[in-house]
Amino acid sequence: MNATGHPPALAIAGLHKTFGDHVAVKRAELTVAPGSFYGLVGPNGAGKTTMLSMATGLLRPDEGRSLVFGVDLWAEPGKAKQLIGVLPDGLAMPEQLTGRELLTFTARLRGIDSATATARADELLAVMELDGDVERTLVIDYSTGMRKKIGLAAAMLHAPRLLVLDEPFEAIDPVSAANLKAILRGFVAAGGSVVLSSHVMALVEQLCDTVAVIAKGTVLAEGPVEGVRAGKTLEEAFVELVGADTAEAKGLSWLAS
Ligand SMILES: Nc1ncnc2c1ncn2[C@@H]1O[C@H](COP(=O)(O)OP(=O)(O)OP(=O)(O)O)[C@@H](O)[C@H]1O
Repeated sequence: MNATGHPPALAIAGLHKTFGDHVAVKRAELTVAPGSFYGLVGPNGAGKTTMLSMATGLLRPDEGRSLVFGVDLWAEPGKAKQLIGVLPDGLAMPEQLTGRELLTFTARLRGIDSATATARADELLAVMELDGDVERTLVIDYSTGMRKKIGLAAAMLHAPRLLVLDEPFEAIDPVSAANLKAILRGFVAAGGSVVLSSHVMALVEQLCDTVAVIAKGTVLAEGPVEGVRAGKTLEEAFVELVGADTAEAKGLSWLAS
């Protein structure tokens, strides 16, 4: 609970996952305040997808809990999943449907009545620029960016209070990205909460109020972006925290010789 008595939008409590003898996420603790725009950053293989998958019910944790507005997701998945919209990494979708059919199908699964589903699908397709001529295109023929956008539309269809988005801006063109940023900002301004993972520090700096840095499955820092940056750019702070050798330091001496 926070000072106003509201539970966090998402509380990750001791989530832990090993693959064989490799610890992918190590007893992670994260708290996403309601109404916050939260960025999860970390190098390749840091454990971001594993963490978000466990937090949203896609991957069973070895240990720990994920609480969505106080509801234990693994104990009460039906109740918790009403509250969240998820854009997973590498989302598998019914390929032989158009975008509209995919949204209608998702709406049926979610128990949304057909008038509401049609109205929301119209709006979402327009906002994601997947309407007009594109409406005849099957998902199998979508580009990577278009797939992200229809996945996001499907995640928003049931009007969730929390969106958990794994790399939502990957492969999205700048115009669509600007559109998407505006949608997500609007969602947060209206009281929604967003958690997104990204490799793009400038994007996280621009959009998010709170950030967590993870590397090798361990949470290295969490807090307001200003605090984690500590007077530096987020990229500088990130490189310092993660302790990465720069490409320059490592050299590739044979390359230019
Ligand atoms: N199904 C799996 N089986 C075995 N190892 C896995 C599996 N999924 C993830 N891993 C390992 O767990 C670690 C964390 O992977 P994860 O995909 O969560 O990282 P990430 O931070 O999302 O990376 P990226 O930014 O590259 O997408 C990696 O070392 C990865 O190889």
